Amino acid sequence: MDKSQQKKALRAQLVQRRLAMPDRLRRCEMLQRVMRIWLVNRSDTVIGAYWPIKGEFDPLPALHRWKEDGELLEEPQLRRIGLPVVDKLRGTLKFHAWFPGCPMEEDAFGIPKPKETEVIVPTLLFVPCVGYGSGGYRLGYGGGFYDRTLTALEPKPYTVGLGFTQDFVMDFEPEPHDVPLDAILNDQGVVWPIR
Ligand SMILES: Nc1nc2c(c(=O)[nH]1)N(C=O)[C@@H](CNc1ccc(C(=O)N[C@@H](CCC(=O)O)C(=O)O)cc1)CN2
Ligand SMILES: Nc1ncnc2c1ncn2[C@@H]1O[C@H](COP(=O)(O)OP(=O)(O)OP(=O)(O)O)[C@@H](O)[C@H]1O
Repeated sequence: MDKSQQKKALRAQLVQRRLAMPDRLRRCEMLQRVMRIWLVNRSDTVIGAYWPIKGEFDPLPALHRWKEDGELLEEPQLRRIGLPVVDKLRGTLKFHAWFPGCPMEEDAFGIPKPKETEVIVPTLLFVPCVGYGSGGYRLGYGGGFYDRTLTALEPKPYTVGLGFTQDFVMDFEPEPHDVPLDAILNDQGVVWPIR
């Protein structure tokens, strides 16, 4: 097996194991709590996230509460949540405003995306991880969308990977194009950067 086949096999294995995770509900609740506490120290008003697929953790309930918290604080600027929309030509992602009940349509991968809402520019990005390793490196589905988006975005948003404890890959070897995440949260807390 060459490197790319190995990566593909690792991805499939991680996704399978994630779909079969026995204590999913409890771990999701734990990660929701970790996210909410982590967000208290941030002053962002535009956050990018994702619509969960293939057993990914759902970041939207915690973010919706973060948005409501902002309304209670009567901040001058309304908090906003964006979901990724793939730019097929460039292979990058744009973020469109999302709110509960927002009209949605499926993208080329069959993932729901906001239908014709405004493009917003997140200063903080929650990034789904199929797997993650030390140093903030992440494994995605192999599209390279996040790497290309992060290379292109100016200024680069603060990036926070989300994954489960079991998705940590001990001997993960990053490739030259891999852009490390600024932080990683899992159901046990902040696992990167190590303090
Ligand atoms: N929830 C979610 N939304 C997201 C992403 C993501 O990782 N998670 N993306 C992040 O980029 C973008 C979509 N990228 C994707 C890229 C590939 C596949 C996929 O299903 N690929 C095939 C083949 C993989 C392979 O060649 O190994 C598969 O997994 O069956 C899905 C989404 C934008 N939206
Ligand atoms: N900045 C970049 N410019 C051009 N091509 C890139 C860039 N980043 C990644 N790629 C290409 O994208 C492909 C997939 O990369 P990789 O396997 O790291 O994806 P991934 O991080 O798992 O997926 P994703 O980011 O979509 O979740 C690679 O073949 C790589 O050459």
